[in-house]
Amino acid sequence: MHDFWETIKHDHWVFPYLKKYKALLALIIFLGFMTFFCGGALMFTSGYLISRSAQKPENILLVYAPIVLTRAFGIGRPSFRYAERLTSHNWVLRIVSVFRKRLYEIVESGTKSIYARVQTGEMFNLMANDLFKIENMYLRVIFPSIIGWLLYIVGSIALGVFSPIAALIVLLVLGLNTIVLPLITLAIMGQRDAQQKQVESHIYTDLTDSVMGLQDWILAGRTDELVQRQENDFKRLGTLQTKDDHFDWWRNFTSEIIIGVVALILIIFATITFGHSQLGVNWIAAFGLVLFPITDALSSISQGFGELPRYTDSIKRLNDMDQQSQSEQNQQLSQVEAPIANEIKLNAVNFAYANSEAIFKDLNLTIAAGEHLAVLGQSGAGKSTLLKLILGDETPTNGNITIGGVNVGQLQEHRAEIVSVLDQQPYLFDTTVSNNLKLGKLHATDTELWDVLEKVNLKNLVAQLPEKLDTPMTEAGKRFSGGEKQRFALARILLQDTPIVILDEPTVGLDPITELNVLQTIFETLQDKTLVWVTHHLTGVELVDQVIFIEDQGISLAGTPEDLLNQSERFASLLVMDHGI
Ligand SMILES: Nc1ncnc2c1ncn2[C@@H]1O[C@H](COP(=O)(O)OP(=O)(O)OP(=O)(O)O)[C@@H](O)[C@H]1O
Repeated sequence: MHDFWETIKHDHWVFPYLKKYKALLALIIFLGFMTFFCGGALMFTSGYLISRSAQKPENILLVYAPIVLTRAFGIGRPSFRYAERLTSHNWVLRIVSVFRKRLYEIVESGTKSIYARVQTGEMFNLMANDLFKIENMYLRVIFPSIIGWLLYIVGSIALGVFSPIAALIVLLVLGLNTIVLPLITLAIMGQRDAQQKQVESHIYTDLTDSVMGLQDWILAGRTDELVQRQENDFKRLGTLQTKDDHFDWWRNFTSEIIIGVVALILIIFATITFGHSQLGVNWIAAFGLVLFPITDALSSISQGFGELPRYTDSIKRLNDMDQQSQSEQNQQLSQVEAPIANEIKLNAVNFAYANSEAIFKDLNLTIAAGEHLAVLGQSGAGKSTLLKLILGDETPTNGNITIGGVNVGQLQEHRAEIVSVLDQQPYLFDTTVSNNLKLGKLHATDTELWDVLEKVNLKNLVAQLPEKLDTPMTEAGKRFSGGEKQRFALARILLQDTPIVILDEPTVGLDPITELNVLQTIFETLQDKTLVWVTHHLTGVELVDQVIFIEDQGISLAGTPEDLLNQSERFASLLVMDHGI
């Protein structure tokens, strides 16, 4: 519970949007309240109507008003429900779309600590999950709870008009359902959730270790033991989930008993208050039935509270990430006025990760404006480190790196205008094609979008989609192939229009023909940009102006592809090997 309040207190992701869209929020609560109010009122008037119609009717007009009211509430309930669903989803989608944009900006700003831990694509995936949970938190917990509490208070006050004592008793008994049960649920589920996470994390670690060392297990003839270990872990998880299910069952059972008790109280109250007159008895059925349609609203409070611990983690993660990003940005010392991004220069750069051997010693490299450079080297040689240094994610231990004569550290505020990155896992959001592209340029027109799509050879594909630019992409762009995803990411980069583009093995995992096609498109469309392309092999290397090999803490080989082919046996043999000839 304490954890939950701490997270909410320090939340600067979700909370500001509660304020920003407060009118819409009030409308959602009102519509939700009216849905259940109409449900209760429908049962109330129909209870009265049925009971009254069973008596000898002197005049049809005596039941006319309840007939009209029954119809009105009957129509009102689904109408309010529909309006409430539309409004609440609209609200949630609005804030989630702002979150997505903000996340994209954080990742694009290249926060060092984030890149150090996870890859961009993985992080987007993680965040997509978190955003989904936040979306659910509002739709499944916050809105239903507020509506449930409102009904609880307004219902008790309405009863208080007839009998303050009955109202007080109902208030106390229903309080068990709306306050005590949710708090107990939160406390228990908070603990269970922590235990579950522990077991899950143990399972992941164990499973990864087992898979990595699978061969050893088989050679040692201990496969049964391996399977047994996994089974035990899953059994523990299963036991915890069964406990959750039991708790849910008991909680729902208790909640229904409480509702039953309140219904009884209402019937007793109505009998005492109205039972003595012939007309008054009709109110007994009305009071007896009024409670049932609102039971859902009341019991969803504790259900929602049970899910809260899961959502709290997501909010915490988003806030943590934003804070890291902010503090890293604040650490940038002086900022330059406008980016003058041209030549990239590394002057006598030395670099080593903490407590590790040097990756670069006295590295000098100049990448002229508009030059296309391929960076090759064995795994672990330092290619990615070189990119991190150019991007300003890592700082040289000695020497300096400048872009257009300005130290990269000072350019960070304008980084998104100077450098864009096309990496191995471009991320496509679960929104339309158009919105995905506009992440590169927020106010791009449709003509601009079609223009870049044509450049990256996606125009025909998008033109054939059911809603063209407005066709939704599933989360992470699952409906598109690897090559198409890279082309979409490239289109985004074309819209972003930065003078420097970093290509971090963008074609890894593609088949050789698609790889060459994608590379050709990349180099054609980014012709006038400065390109720094890290690659593991030589497919497409003839497309660049310069090639360097990173080796032994520096550059071991450099030159144009033609020169290297003629002068370096090693390069020539690598090229032959790579092309399979
Ligand atoms: N954050 C880090 N902290 C400590 N060491 C690191 C870190 N990142 C990379 N290294 C180490 O620095 C060396 C160079 O890594 P780098 O990722 O730059 O190599 P690479 O040439 O890009 O390799 P690959 O082709 O396999 O991606 C490796 O030995 C790696 O283990």
